[in-house]
Amino acid sequence: MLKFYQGPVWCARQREMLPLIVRCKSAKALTSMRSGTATLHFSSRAGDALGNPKDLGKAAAKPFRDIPGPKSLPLVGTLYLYLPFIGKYSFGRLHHTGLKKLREFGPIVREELISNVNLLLLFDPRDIETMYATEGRYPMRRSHVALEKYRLDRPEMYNSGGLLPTNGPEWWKLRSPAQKVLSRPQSVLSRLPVVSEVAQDFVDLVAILRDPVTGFIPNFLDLEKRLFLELTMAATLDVRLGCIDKVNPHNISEEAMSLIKASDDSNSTIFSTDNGLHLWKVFNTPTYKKLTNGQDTIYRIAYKYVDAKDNELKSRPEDNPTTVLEYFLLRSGLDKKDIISVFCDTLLAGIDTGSVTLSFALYNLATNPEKQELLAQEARDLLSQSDGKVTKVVLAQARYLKAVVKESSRLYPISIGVGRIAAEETVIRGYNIPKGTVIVTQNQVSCRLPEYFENPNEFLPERWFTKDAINPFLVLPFGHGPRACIGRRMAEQNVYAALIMIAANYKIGWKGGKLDCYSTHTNEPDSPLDFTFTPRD
Ligand code: HEM
Repeated sequence: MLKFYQGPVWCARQREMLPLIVRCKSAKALTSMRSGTATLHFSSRAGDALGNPKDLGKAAAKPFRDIPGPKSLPLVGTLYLYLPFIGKYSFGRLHHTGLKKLREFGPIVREELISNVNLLLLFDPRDIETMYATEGRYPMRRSHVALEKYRLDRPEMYNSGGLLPTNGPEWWKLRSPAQKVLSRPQSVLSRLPVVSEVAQDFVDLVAILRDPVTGFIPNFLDLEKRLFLELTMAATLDVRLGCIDKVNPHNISEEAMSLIKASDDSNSTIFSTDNGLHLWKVFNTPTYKKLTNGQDTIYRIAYKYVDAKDNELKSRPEDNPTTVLEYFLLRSGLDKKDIISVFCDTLLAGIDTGSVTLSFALYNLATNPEKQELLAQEARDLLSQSDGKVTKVVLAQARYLKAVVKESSRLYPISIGVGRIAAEETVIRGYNIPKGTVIVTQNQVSCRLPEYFENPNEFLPERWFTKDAINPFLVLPFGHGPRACIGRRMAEQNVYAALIMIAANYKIGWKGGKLDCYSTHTNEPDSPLDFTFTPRD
């Protein structure tokens, strides 16, 4: 999958065409930017006017404080701008907020969110590339800080804070062996037969749950969460949990229910514990308790299945691993505590992300019926040659399917962008960026700008087949570089399998209004999923 990320291969034409967003202070430019349709007038000459950031030495670069941004007040910083009803910005709509800031201040924005806590927002893919180029061997992210405390307080269960919150060499100690297993094609592909089985069960369940007249399924997002829990457990912990049970379609096991709740509870605490006052460091706040309860459940269940497999392997005469879990236990070199910690993160990271990605892909297909037909045709052709199963060959040939998912991730990514902490003092776009600055890329905003995509708000999977090069630092749903999503291979396999099966079996309809994202720990649909499913045969 690294093919999308092979670095910046600019041709001269691209350099001319790609905008360099500068001089936003001019009223004229602002007006055209506000219109939202006007092309921003940038050229390599405009770039010269600012100076190529990469050519500037640190000495010649402008100070950090000169970066434009919203006015910060003593103590409260810019938080006053996010007040409900009266504030012009919103934490719940980071993409709209980001677009407003781009229009007001230009492609690089400094924001003092609270006194002395500086955020740097980057919109231009070339600046995002510069950020990645300077992230170093151990890219740092500041997230899941309460989760880190939970784990460090329990040395009998965990060796470290785990993959999500840990930074520095300690993160790499865990990441390096874990990614050898999780990005290994054979180990992930070894689970494809069971993933295909789950996807088949899901389309059978849709047949049972859909209203026979309207085709509507209420609470579809909950059903998707059941699907992705089942997929994640089957793909990582070698267990079919029974979340997609055709015999008992409305009920799921107590264990499955508690896992979904635990993942929801844990994830719902991340945003508020990462931001704002860290009272949870001192008091057992209700939010921290919620995280603790969720994590206790996830740990207990991950432990149970890792331990069971460990015992099974001990009694097996041969030691040739075939599944992801077996590779972890027999080949990764990680001890059991670390393996359990990786699977706990997997349960935290694999359910909502998959459900949301599938939701928006289905929405885009339902609202673009001609594109849906193209996918259905590809899906039916390929599955007819594989006895209805999703196989390695099917996925290798499913070109339109991949373009659909990629295009859907452009329009509705899982998050606004990625966060990094500047590992060293650096220069971005002609400004000195101090070490330790928190940088948040704004890919979601840039991915809808006409400067980078023709008809940016249209769902056009075909754009990924044209020769027109698209800057590889724009669409990054899994991040980029050494700290990118470790579960990407597995996540894509799960989403592709589910989507190809649904597209082959159902005509997907949409009876809701326009769907947008709401920003929480991930982006999520901002209204109920009003899909209808009509059998194709
Ligand atoms: C469509 C589904 C998914 C999307 C869009 C997604 C996206 C992401 C993104 C954007 C990051 C941050 C990358 C960065 O900072 O550069 C990330 C990190 C991570 N993801 Fe995923 N993810 C998905 C599914 C999964 C799955 C299925 C797993 C588990 C197998 C997983 C495990 C993780 C972990 C453990 C990290 C932290 C990695 C680290 O910090 O070293 N993700 N993911």
